Amino acid sequence: MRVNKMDKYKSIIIGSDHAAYELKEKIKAYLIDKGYLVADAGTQSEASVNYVTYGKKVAKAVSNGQYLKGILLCGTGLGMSMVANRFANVRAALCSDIFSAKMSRVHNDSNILVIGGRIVGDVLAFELVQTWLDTGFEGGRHLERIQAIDN
Ligand SMILES: O=C(CO)[C@H](O)[C@H](O)[C@H](O)COP(=O)(O)O
Repeated sequence: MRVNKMDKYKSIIIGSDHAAYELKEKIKAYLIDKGYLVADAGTQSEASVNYVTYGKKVAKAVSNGQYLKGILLCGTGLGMSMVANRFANVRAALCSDIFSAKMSRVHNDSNILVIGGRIVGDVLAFELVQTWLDTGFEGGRHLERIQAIDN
């Protein structure tokens, strides 16, 4: 799962548990179609697994700077959010509406988007992903605030 510098900005790591495996596969295909290099941290089937395993893999890769952005999915998105936000430098945002997805980038510089596969339908999921990827961080007063999270 190593990426060179040039590819880094168009690379993303994605992971899910069994509850959102199908949606993960659809989002992966969507991203590849848009020209992204997608690293799949698993899971690879609908067989029951522990979301913590996959949440940790993605969060670790974002935390250590190997990937700038990640996407995590589970049934509700709650478990994945709890896991990911334990990692330094990770700002994981659980979103099920477009405004939150947008503001999680503008004000929070979120670097992991979390989606609940048992909550959000395919079309909304694609829109959440696209909005999140297309939106930049505003910086300014928000920079000091996000820095205070890790300090
Ligand atoms: O957030 C979660 C865990 O806290 C997720 O929704 C999981 O996908 C969910 O708990 C899995 O449930 P299952 O009954 O084992 O399929």
